[in-house]
Amino acid sequence: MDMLEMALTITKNIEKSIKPLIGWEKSNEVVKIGADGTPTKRIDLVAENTAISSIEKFGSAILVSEEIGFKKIGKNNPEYVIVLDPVDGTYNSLKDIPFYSASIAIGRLNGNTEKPDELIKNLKMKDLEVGVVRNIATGDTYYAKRGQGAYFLKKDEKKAISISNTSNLKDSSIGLFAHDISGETLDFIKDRKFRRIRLFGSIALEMCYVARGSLDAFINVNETTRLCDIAAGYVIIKEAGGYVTDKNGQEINLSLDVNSKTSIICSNEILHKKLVGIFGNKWSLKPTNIGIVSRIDREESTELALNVINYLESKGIKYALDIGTYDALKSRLPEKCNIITKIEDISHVISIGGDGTVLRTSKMINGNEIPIICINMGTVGFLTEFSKEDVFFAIDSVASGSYKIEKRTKLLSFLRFSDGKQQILPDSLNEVVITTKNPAKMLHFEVHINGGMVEDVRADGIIISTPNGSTAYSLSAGGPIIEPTVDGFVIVPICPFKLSSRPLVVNANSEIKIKILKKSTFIVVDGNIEFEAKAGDELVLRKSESYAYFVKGDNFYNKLKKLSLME
Ligand SMILES: NC(=O)c1ccc[n+]([C@@H]2O[C@H](COP(=O)([O-])OP(=O)(O)OC[C@H]3O[C@@H](n4cnc5c(N)ncnc54)[C@H](O)[C@@H]3O)[C@@H](O)[C@H]2O)c1
Ligand SMILES: Nc1ncnc2c1ncn2[C@@H]1O[C@H](COP(=O)(O)OP(=O)(O)OP(=O)(O)O)[C@@H](O)[C@H]1O
Ligand SMILES: [Mg+2]
Ligand SMILES: [Mg+2]
Repeated sequence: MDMLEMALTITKNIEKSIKPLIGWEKSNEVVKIGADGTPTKRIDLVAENTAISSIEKFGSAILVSEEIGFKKIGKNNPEYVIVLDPVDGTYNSLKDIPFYSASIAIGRLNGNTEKPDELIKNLKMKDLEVGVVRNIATGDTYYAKRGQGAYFLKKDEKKAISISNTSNLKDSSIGLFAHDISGETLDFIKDRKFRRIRLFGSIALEMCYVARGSLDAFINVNETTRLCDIAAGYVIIKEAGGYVTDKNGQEINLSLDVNSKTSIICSNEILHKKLVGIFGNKWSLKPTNIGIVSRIDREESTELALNVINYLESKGIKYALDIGTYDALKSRLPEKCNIITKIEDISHVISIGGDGTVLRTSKMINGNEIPIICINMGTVGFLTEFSKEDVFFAIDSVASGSYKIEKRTKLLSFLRFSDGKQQILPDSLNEVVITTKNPAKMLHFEVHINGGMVEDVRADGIIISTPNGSTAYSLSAGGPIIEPTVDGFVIVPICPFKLSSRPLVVNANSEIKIKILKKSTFIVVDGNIEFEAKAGDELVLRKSESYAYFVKGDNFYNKLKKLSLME
């Protein structure tokens, strides 16, 4: 029998078998724990048994279903694999909320084997050719066959369906996932980046609403969306012209196992890209063009830089060098080596060296959302995420888009002079330091926070550090270690005269002002002297609008051990 006919018949039989159970309290009895680990209610089991007996009439198949898990049906060699959620939205069905469905997807099997699970071992969700989702309460049916479009069947009237063409998130209607909505989704809701959200309680049907344009998108950015819920909807949305990927914009490569899970973003091309940009690894959507910044005062670093260049060449990955690295390596480079001219054209930057190289790279990126792959070739390398042995693994992870990003808060600072003029300083990834120009003399300044005078300080200087810089100068000056994802800053006096002057941690949304009362000072940002300031000038600092992005490698607490290794 034709796969589509089979799927339509099975879903119709499920409807017939469970309609009489709606509203019957016994339907809600938990009869076992399903193969997917969630409780199976009587209604689920009746629906699944109906599907099994229908399939037996058609011939032999392998069934992958939410409740039973895996079952070979029929005596002969199975010709099809059937992925089934017998009732998607069981809760709705038991409460007679008319939004629950039978969801079924079918793919062809070839090759015969005694071990049926071998037959589907290498198959993925994308190998399924037919998808059918039937709203059991209303009989509305959505279906698609690969290459033949997507359709909506209502009381025998058939209509072709396609996704919406809404392009502005602000006008969009978004379907959300029911279970443990993630923190980033809650932020998305709080920031109201969309027009409306809808949450109906049957993913299979919600995906069909996207396919027919009633919803502009459906998202679940947790890795908890299950194969049986989305297999049919996946076929239907793709045939309706939609994009269905994981939250990073990568192909959903689920194997045909009830326990396979994924994040999911489905929508039209424009909104899909925007949603991946919000929730996922937007960089994996940008053409890869890797910048290379290397320490040039150590042969070991330049050697590694050349190996990285050869590796990128061998992989056909586009790259460009910062001018300093280019000049240092010129004689040993392939002739057509690009130099970084516009930082915006770069997708990621590999920094080869120590923390200073990372700081220099962050300054070069200058607030653009470009992740840094930090390779440690320095003395401490606290900011670095990968050892030189891991560099090719890190490059492969970036090229395949399978990596995590950590964003770090930066400090924005500017000088306000007594004549009212201002001087913006480069963003700081570590810290901003006001230090005396004359080591023998002490500075005198006031610390103001959010407009209030907090302390009158006499000291050699003062450090305002980010969490990222809390393990650097700030730590040496007696400041605390702050985990990089904490949203705060720390103010640390350097050798204060008053013993009561202590480090102070403030909320990252504070405005910090240091009023210089006496003598001339240097303003040092991330170890570079950026400006001079004198009595009467003020240094104002607040959280930068932009972040520094790091491709995640080593864990922060492992790195803390490096500090103790520095004894
Ligand atoms: N007494 C001190 O500890 C002191 C004095 C001046 C500057 N620094 C730090 O040096 C940084 C500039 O680094 P550089 O390599 O260009 O100068 P540098 O060559 O003088 O190195 C200073 C040391 O600080 C380490 N470092 C830098 N950032 C760090 C971080 N976030 N966590 C832990 N250690 C870190 C470096 O690896 C290096 O070992 C400044 O941002 C400042 O934090 C520290
Ligand atoms: N533990 C879970 N993990 C992932 N998805 C789930 C889980 N439980 C339910 N879902 C899915 O969330 C949606 C809403 O389900 P709901 O919270 O109403 O539970 P349910 O109706 O019992 O789900 P189901 O019928 O699939 O068991 C459905 O699409 C369902 O498949
Ligand atoms: Mg179910
Ligand atoms: Mg379900």
